[in-house]
Amino acid sequence: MDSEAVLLLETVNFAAEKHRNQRRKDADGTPYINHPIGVARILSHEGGVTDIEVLQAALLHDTVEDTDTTPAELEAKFGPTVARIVEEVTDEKSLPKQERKRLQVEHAPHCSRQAKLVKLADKLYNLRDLNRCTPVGWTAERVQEYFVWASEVVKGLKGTNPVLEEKLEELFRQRGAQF
Ligand SMILES: Nc1nc2c(ncn2[C@@H]2O[C@H](COP(=O)(O)OP(=O)(O)O)[C@@H](OP(=O)(O)OP(=O)(O)O)[C@H]2O)c(=O)[nH]1
Ligand SMILES: [Mn+2]
Repeated sequence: MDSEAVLLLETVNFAAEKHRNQRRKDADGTPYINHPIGVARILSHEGGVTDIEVLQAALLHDTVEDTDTTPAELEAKFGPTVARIVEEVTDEKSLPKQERKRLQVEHAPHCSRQAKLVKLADKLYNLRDLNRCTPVGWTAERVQEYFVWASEVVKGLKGTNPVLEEKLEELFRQRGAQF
């Protein structure tokens, strides 16, 4: 087996251990790890991305934001590039939610190309998930607001991956949320 396959298995295993007690917000309580795996899979299968560090960062992208994982831990285990991409896509959870959302719109255009790829796939997965089922406790208005906000973030990520951007644009069109 080639070394990149070994590295991806090491990475997905690390993410699965970190997210092991977390569930998605859907009524079924889908295991959270389905999300990072799906984000990495969108990048490889749909986006044609073969950059191993981007695929690793996709698998790890919510570990710092949502688990006890530190950037130093990621750097020691997976190297500085993967750790940096994950840091770029990590929200400061101590900030009020509205501020976090505003900062994503503001920061998106200044992210590295590698971080932009992860952000595009993360948004594409989450929007498809919203079309599949509404998270517990969310109103239709909150779902629509998420689409509008995501379209503002994605606007700042343009020129990165035409396939993923076109798929996102189509979802925004369906919701009347395109900019
Ligand atoms: N659509 C959907 N999202 C779910 C579900 N379960 C958990 N999530 C996560 O919820 C986040 C979006 O919900 P919000 O209320 O806007 O954000 P918050 O969790 O940070 O407060 C996403 O975080 P994120 O991946 O960090 O991305 P981002 O939205 O912060 O960019 C998404 O992954 C689910 O069942 N459906
Ligand atoms: Mn995510």
